[in-house]
Amino acid sequence: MTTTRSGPDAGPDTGPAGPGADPAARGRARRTAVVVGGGLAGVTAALALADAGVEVTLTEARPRLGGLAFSFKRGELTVDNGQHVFLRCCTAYQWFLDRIAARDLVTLQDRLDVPVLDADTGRTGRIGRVGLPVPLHLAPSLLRYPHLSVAERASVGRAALALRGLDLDDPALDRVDFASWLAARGQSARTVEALWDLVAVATLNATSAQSSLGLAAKVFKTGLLSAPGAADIGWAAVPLGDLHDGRARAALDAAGVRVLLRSRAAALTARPPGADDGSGGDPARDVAHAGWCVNVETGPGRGEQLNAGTVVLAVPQHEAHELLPAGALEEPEKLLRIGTAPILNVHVIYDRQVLQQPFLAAIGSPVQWVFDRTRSSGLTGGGQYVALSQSAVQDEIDLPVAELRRRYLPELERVLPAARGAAVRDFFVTRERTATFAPTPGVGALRPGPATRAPGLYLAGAWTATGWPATMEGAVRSGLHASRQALSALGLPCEPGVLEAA
Ligand SMILES: Cc1cc2nc3c(=O)[nH]c(=O)nc-3n(C[C@H](O)[C@H](O)[C@H](O)COP(=O)(O)OP(=O)(O)OC[C@H]3O[C@@H](n4cnc5c(N)ncnc54)[C@H](O)[C@@H]3O)c2cc1C
Repeated sequence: MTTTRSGPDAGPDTGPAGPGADPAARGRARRTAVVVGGGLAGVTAALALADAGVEVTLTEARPRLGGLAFSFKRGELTVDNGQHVFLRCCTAYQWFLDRIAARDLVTLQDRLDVPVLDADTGRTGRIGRVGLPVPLHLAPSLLRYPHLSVAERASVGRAALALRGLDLDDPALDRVDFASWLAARGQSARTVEALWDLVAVATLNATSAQSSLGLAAKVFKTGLLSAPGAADIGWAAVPLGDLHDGRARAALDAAGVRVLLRSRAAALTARPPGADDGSGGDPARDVAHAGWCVNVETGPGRGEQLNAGTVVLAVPQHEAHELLPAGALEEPEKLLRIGTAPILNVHVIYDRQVLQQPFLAAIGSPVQWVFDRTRSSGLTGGGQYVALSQSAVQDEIDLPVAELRRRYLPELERVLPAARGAAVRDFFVTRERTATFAPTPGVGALRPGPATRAPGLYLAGAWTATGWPATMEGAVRSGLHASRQALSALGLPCEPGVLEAA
């Protein structure tokens, strides 16, 4: 791909897709791609396109890859912006881990096992599976679950079977909220708190009342009711940045992808073969057979112009709306109606071990999920580093650190009795105000697919129509979907493994 510079170093525009380019050169131009955004969606799309022989440039605004799943240094510690987990049913994300040669950096449970502590009673129950076919694999754990009465456990079983019968392709599921559906199936407030929301809040970043039935059904059907091992939990054994930045960068380099960091795409314009004829016609028709020009800000007063036949916009929905040329989507304003939801992580370094297992979930407390981050963060000198992952915390995301400290340290002492006599060496929080798209009823009708009306222009990102909530799995799938469409339009084959993962 030919790139041109603008700003102080400006040189002549020699892009092969430009006016006057001969047809052969234009054909080659269609095999060049710019991917905007270096989150999991963008990295995936870049790798899949490069693997098929396309010459790819990936441009990322920040100084690192990984998007919303990243790490940073705090003294000797390497801190994740937020605890991330995946499930065994996340096949596309695991394809991604293999593709970036990072499988050795994650841990995946042999069998689902989630300790669930009730902070009010001090009792711990477990959600786990046994070696029986679906749905019996969960039955023993449900029968023994101490946080529900016998009648509530039976009602959960009935609701789970009803959930299993839902058709995920039915658009009506998107218009209903999950809590109403649960209530209509006799689920008490206690079953919602102790079971349904325990899973929904962590996976959807929303309570059942805030979630569309469609996305909730996707999570429960795929994770708990599709295959016995589907919900086995995996997590990075190292900082997230080692995977999504370090290994991803190495894979992109090896695939020949040109990676531009600190390079924000500021504008995207079509390069019609006949150039500007001033006809002012239908924009979607005007961009037919065009190449694309992406203007990238590479520093103060500096820029670069990237020309390519294919562009994948793998940026959040609001940024995509800003960059999309007129006519590329029928109703671009829908993107602005896709809401966002926050996730807060509370990080506490104790002078001793307070959590005996890799993680636990809590009910009867504002504490949601607690993870041991000691080894993966590089903490030395004894002590333990725990991170609380607090999802759907719209009312807490902007609270001052001192307030969060007053709220969470006593709660941690309730949840982790060993913390009662322990000294707190460090306490800090990480806030992601737009961690995920909000999975509210109706959101399914707002999420666009990977193709746009403009030839050669595709969308990717966890917020696009993957059928999944905002997850690493959804992000990777979106990158695979976008690259598959792009390759098909270019007449290039897509690697079979990639198709299966998508
Ligand atoms: C705290 C937290 C916890 C989470 N927990 C989980 C979990 O446990 N499991 C799970 O599966 N998922 C989890 N998620 C969600 C998951 O991280 C995201 O769904 C996924 O990473 C989104 O990837 P993406 O590529 O779609 O988007 P992003 O990660 O948002 O990537 C978009 C990229 O585009 C870049 N960009 C934006 N504008 C421009 C521009 N103009 N030019 C160039 N680049 C631009 C951004 O800098 C960013 O790097 C969590 C998210 C957060 C924040």
